[in-house]
Amino acid sequence: MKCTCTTVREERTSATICHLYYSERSRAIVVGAGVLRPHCLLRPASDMATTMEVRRDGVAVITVSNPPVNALSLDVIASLQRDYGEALRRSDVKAIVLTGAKGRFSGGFDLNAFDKKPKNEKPGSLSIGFLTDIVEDAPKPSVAAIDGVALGGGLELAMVCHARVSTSSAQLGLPELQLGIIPGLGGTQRLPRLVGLPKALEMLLMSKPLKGVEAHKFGLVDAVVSADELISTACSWALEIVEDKCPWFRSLHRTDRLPALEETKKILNFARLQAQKQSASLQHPLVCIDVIEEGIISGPRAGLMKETLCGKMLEMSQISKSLRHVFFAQRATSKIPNISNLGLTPRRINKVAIVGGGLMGSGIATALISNNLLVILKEVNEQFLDAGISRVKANLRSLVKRGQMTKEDYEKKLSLLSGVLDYEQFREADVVIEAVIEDVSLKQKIFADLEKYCHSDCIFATNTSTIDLQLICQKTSCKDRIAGAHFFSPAHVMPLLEIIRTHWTSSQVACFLVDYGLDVYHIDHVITKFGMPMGPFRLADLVGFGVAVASRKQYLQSYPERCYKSMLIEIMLEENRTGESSRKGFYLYDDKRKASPDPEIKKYVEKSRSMASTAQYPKLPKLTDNDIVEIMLFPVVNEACRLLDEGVALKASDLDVASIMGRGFPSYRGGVMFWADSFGAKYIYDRLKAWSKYHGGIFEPCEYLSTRSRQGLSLAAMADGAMSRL
Ligand SMILES: C/C=C/C(=O)SCCNC(=O)CCNC(=O)[C@H](O)C(C)(C)COP(=O)(O)OP(=O)(O)OC[C@H]1O[C@@H](n2cnc3c(N)ncnc32)[C@H](O)[C@@H]1OP(=O)(O)O
Repeated sequence: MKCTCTTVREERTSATICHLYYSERSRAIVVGAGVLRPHCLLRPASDMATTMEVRRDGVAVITVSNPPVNALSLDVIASLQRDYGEALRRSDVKAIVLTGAKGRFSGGFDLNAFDKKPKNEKPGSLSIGFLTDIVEDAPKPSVAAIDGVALGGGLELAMVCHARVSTSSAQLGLPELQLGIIPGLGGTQRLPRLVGLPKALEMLLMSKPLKGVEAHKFGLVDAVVSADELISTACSWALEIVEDKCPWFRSLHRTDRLPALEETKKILNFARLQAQKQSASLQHPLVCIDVIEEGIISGPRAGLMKETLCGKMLEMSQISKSLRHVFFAQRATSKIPNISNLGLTPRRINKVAIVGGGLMGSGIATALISNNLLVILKEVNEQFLDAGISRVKANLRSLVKRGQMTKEDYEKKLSLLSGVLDYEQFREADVVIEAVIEDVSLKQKIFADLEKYCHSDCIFATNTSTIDLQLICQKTSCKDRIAGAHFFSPAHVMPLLEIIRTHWTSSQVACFLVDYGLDVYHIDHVITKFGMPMGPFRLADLVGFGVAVASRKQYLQSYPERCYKSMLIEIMLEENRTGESSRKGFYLYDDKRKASPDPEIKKYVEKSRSMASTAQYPKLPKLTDNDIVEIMLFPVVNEACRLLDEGVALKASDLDVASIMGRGFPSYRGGVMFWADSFGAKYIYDRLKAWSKYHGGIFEPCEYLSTRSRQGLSLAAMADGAMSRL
């Protein structure tokens, strides 16, 4: 099973400690060690090319071979051009079948190769000069034989062919927009001509691939066969085209699936609105729509040229660089020295026990049963247990409502859950996840109990966001089996992640800003405009003030010198405002959980300000929106630097992934450290230093940041001799 987002936080006591792996594809958790990836090793150049075999029936089978996903590297493309040249020249070749080695057609253009493209390349030489003028307009037909993935440039190659045969499980799509670019090998022109404009827009704008059967239904593939029959069917199809028994379609010249001009404009304008609604700060989806429009209005060759020119510009954009960084950073999370390179096999997990059926526990239970794991949910009394199970049911219903689960599956998944009031059934558990409130002594007692009831190699995990793991382990003798696993709320929606302390830092700075006169709702607005899914106050409502206060208490105990002691949340708690669960927090919530600002907030803010005695400090200068973002997020960068410095986090890119998947940092900014490096260590250091002069330790730059600033190094560059303590 391939996994993503894995790291174990805090004090690890043994190299044998488990890792919790979260598989993006199946959304399941696996406990064990990493996945050995032999393809990471250097391989001979011949592996990264194409091979050609001319069969007796006159079909040349060209196979792309560049493990692991047959990406189209510059070498592969050059080799493909050579093989095509030969196949078209040879008199014994009647037709061509294009396929990928080891059951994968192609995962698209090599994402490492964007910066390596020759600078003086003539615009359109690959897309128009080779693929259109030589392959598509060739006197010999080509048929694509697709298994596994045909994504991005892979599918574009297949669409240049005159027919496509695929397996039912093959995935066909153009996910380029997810990477801040648009298809560059004719995808914007050929996809609408094959599947129709609305479906093409959906596939492009949502980066949504089709499975073989659906692709057949929409006309993207011509036949679906088993993997065993793939090459033979494609060869027969190619020969039938030669013999005029099957049509010889050139995708670029088809118009039968394109709507009339007026209808086209309507569809495209609607798509523009949708794209802006989805993310107003992203331009490349709009560029993609413009390029499609150009092809329909001015003809496909004009469309191809516009695609090439716009594509080149987008490839160089900061947004695309950030998103490509995130792609590799996500994959790098599962590469953990001394774990993932040992060749160990992840342990299979069948049954998971959860202690605590509150918001987190019930969310975790939902995530697990949704992925077919048996779950035992423990609570302290019938009333709490019923409430926990009701929450799981509500979570499942919301998945059904969003179309992520069928109604039939609802009952099936629910049957995997059993509620208990004691530890008897915990003997059968492979993993136990403790998800009670942030109370050290309670957690210590639970782990001491768990040790008595569970089998000796059961893995224990604590869902804590703030408490030192060493403390939690203190009363057990099974320290080497306890891992920290901080789920983010709602746990059945958010992927599992490593803890980042920065999570609450931003809220502290937000309270600091409020005490200094800024408006709660303006801060949330600015942070949302920056690209976060919600601002710190809306988030505090969602998580609940109880958690906020408990977390803050831990921080104050552990790091008093770098905490800001605002009383704002405590003051609100005194009046029973607890956040979204009580429908009253910083916002008011209606029946549909829609948040609206509450004018009464002023009262609490004024009280907090008077208790903070902010008057004794110099006034903050008038802050622009940019200032607010920096004053909120640079302390987060500072904390992230500490995590690297202390070896708590393995590498800067892990923090990027954590910030994106755990806190919703906008992926098009590349994650917190990648974003920080766009300013440079010196700028961040200087800003923090200036604020710390008046406002103390919460802004004091850490040693790591200070050194990098002096030495002119990036924050992500690994220092010589740097070692993680994980
Ligand atoms: C003009 C044309 C533009 C384009 O074509 S842009 C590219 C468009 N293509 C994509 O966006 C597809 C990107 N890749 C994926 O979505 C997934 O990958 C796959 C579905 C293809 C396979 O998924 P899974 O089986 O889970 O493997 P994995 O861990 O994601 O990848 C295995 C290794 O393959 C590398 N890799 C994947 N795709 C590419 C690529 N397009 N260019 C370069 N490398 C790629 C990864 O990084 C990783 O490598 P490591 O094992 O070292 O971590």
